[in-house]
Amino acid sequence: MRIDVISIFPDYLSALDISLIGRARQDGLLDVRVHDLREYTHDRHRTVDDTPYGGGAGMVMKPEPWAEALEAVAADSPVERPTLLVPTPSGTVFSQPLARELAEHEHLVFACGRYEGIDERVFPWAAERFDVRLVSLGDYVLNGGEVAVLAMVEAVGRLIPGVVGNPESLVEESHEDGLLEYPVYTKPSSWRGHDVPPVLLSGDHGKIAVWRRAQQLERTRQRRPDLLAEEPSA
Ligand SMILES: OB(O)c1ccc2cc[nH]c2c1
Repeated sequence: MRIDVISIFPDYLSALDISLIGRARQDGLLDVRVHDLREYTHDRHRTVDDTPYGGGAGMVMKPEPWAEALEAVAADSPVERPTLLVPTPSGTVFSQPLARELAEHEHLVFACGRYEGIDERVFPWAAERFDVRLVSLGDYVLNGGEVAVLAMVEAVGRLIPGVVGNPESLVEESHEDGLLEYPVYTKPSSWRGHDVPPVLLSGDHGKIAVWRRAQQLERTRQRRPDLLAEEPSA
C-alpha cells in the first residue's frame, strides 16, 4: 500500500517512522510519503491560508496549494482513482469496518486541514480524480488533521498482512466482532490482593471461551450499549 500525507506540519507525522508502521515501511509493506503543503505555494511568505468569505473568526486554507499538491500526488499514483481521506469534525465517524475496507485499497492520500478548515471547493474538485471521504475520529475537535491521520494510518496499516507479527492478535480485538474485547491478565496470579479469575487458570478452554464471551457482552452492555443496537457478528 502507498500512503501520501499532505500537511503544513510534516514533522508531526514523524511518528510514522517508528514502531509498527516504521518497521512496515522498512520491510516494504508500506510506502509512506509525507508532503509539506507549503512546497506548493509560490509567494515569498509561502501562504496557505486567507480570511473567510462571509466573515467569522480564524482563517481558511486556500484551494490553490491543495490542488497543486493533490495533482502532484495523483500524477504518480499507482491507481486511476486514489482514495482521499480528509479528517474533519464534520465527517462520517471512522470505524473498524472502515479501517478494514481501507486496508484493501492500494493508494490512500490524507489531507491534513488546519485553521478553520480547507476551502470547501477543494472537495468537489478533488472528486474528479479521487474517491473523497471526509472522516471524523469522533465527537470532539482537534486543532488539525495530523493526529487523526496518525490514528487512521495505524488502524489501517496494522491490518495489512505482514505488518503485525501474529495475525491471530488481530482477531479477538475490540470491535472486530462488534463487541468490546474481554479483560486480559498475566502473571502473577495474585497481585496486591487482586486475583486472576480462577476460570483462566482452569485449563478448560471451553469454559474460558464462554467466560470471555460473557465478559465481552457485559463490558459492551456497560460501556457501549450503542454497539448492541447492531447484531454482533458471529
Ligand atoms: O478534529 B479533527 O479531526 C480536525 C480535523 C481537521 C481540522 C482542521 C482544523 N481543525 C480540525 C480538526
